[in-house]
Amino acid sequence: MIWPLYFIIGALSAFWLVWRYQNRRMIAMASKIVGPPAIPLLGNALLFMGQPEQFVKLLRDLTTKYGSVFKLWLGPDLNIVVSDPDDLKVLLATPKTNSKGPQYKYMADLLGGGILSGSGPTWRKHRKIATPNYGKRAIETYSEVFNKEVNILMEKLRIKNSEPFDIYYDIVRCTSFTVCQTLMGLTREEATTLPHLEEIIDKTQCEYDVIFQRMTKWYLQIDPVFWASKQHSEQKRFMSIMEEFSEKILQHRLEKLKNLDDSKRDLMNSEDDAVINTQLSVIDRFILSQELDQDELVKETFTIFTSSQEASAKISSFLLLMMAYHPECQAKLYDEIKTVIGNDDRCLTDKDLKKMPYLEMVFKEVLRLFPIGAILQRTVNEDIEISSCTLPAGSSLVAPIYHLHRDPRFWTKPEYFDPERFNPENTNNRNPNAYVPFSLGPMDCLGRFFGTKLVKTICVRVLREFELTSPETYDDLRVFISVSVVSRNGFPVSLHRRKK
Ligand code: HEM
Repeated sequence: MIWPLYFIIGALSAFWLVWRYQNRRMIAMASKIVGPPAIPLLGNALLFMGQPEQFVKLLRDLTTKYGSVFKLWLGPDLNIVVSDPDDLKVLLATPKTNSKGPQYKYMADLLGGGILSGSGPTWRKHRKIATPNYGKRAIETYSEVFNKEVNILMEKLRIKNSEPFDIYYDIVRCTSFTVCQTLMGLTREEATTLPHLEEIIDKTQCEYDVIFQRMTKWYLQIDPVFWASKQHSEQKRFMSIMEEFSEKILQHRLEKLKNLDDSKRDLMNSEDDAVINTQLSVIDRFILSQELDQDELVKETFTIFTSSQEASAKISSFLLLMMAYHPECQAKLYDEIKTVIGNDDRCLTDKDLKKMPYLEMVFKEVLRLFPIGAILQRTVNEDIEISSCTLPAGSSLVAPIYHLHRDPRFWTKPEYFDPERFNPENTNNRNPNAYVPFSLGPMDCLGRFFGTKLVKTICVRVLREFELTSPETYDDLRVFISVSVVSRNGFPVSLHRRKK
C-alpha cells in the first residue's frame, strides 16, 4: 500500500530537481532578492490560503517586512513585488514586460487570450483593431447615448422611496445598455432582447471571484481539483450563457454589415483619434478585419462588454457611496454642479465636465482608494535592472497598485477619503508615479476616456437631483480584492430629492 506513495514522492522530487536545474539561472538571481522563506514545490503558496480580506493585509505586511522589492514563489512562478513608484514606472512602460503574467491564464479561460488577458501578436493585433473607438475625440459621439441612458436611470431612481438600496444594480444596467449602443453598435431594442443579459450582469462579479480564487489559491490551479469544484460548474454555466449572448451580438452586427457602404469600410484603414471612427463599432472592426476566428470573436465581444460596463458601474457606485459617507464633499460637489449646469435636468456636454475641477478631484480620489486593476502582473521577457536588483527573465513583475495608492510614504492618512489630495498644490508636491489608476505603458487601460466620461455623466446627473445618505459610515466599509476592489456590503445609499 505504501508503494504508490513512494512513487508519488519520487516523481515529485524528480520533477522538482529537473525544474531547479533548468531554471538555475533564474533561481540564482532570485536568491539575491529578499522574501519570505519558501518550501519545495509550493513555494509561498500556502500564505494565500486565507479569506479575501486577509490578502490585502498579507501583501501590506510583507511590504512592511521586506521593503519595496521582494520575491514570492507561487509554485514554480517567481513573482517580484515592486512597490517603488519610480521603479514601477520604468517596469510597466518597458517593452520587456509587454506580456501579461501567468495568472492571467485563468482570466483567459473565460475571455480568450485577447485584448484584456492576452499578450504577444494576438493582443497587439486586437488592441490595434479596437483602438480607434476609444480615443478622446472618438468618444465625443457617445454623449447622446450616455445622456439618454442616464435619463432612463434617473426615471428608475425617481420612483424609489428614501429606503436604503444598493445603487450598483441600477447603475450597472445603465452602463451595460450604454456599452451595447456605443462600443458594440446595437440599437436599444436589440440590446434589450439579448439572451441572458440580466443574468450576465448579475453574475459577473461571481465569475471574477472564481477567476481571482484560481489566481491566488494553489490547489484550484490543479486542473482536476478545479474540475471537481463547484466553481468549475459555475464557470461552465457562465461560459455557456456568455457564448449565446455574444453570438447574438455578432449576428446583429453581421446582418448590418451586409449593407455596409464602401466609405465606411475605408474607416478600417484609419487609426486617427477622430469622431468619424465610431461609424464602425468595435465589434464591426473585429468582424471586418477577418483576423479573428469564431471563438475569438465570441470571447472578444464579451471582453469588450465586460471590461467597460462593470468597471464604469463600480467606480460610479463607489463615487456616489463616498459622497453619501462624506456630506461636506457632497455639498461642495453639488455647488460646483449647480454653478455649471444650473437647476435644469439637461444633458451634459464635454464642455460642462471640463468646468468641474472638484469633480475631477473626487473622481481621482475614488480611483486611488478603489482601483479597478488592484494588482497587476507582467511577465519579464528579458532581465531588467532596477535601483535595488535585477528582475530575471522568466520571472513575473507584480505591481500592487492598491497598496501603492495607500502607501504612507506618499499619502498622508492614506485610508482617509480626501479629494484635496488632488488639488494642484498637493499634486505638485507628490511623486506622480505613486498614482497609476489606469496602469502605464503599452498595456494601459484602453477605456480611460470612455470610463471617465461615463462615470462623471452618471454621477453629476444623480447628484444634481438627489442628496445621498447611507445607513452606514465610511468606517463600516469593508473592501477586498477580487481582480478589482469589491465592497463587501455593496453600495447602500438612500436618495432624497433636492429642492429646486
Ligand atoms: C473607469 C474606470 C477604469 C479603470 C480605473 C480602469 C483601469 C484599467 C487598468 C488598471 C487596466 C490594466 C489591467 C491589467 O494590466 O491587468 C485596464 C485595462 C483595460 N481596460 Fe480599463 N479601466 C476602467 C474602465 C475601462 C472602460 C470603461 C473600458 C472600456 C471602454 C476599459 C477597457 C480596458 C481594456 C480593453 C483594457 C486592456 C488593455 C490592454 O491590456 O491592452 N477600461 N483598465
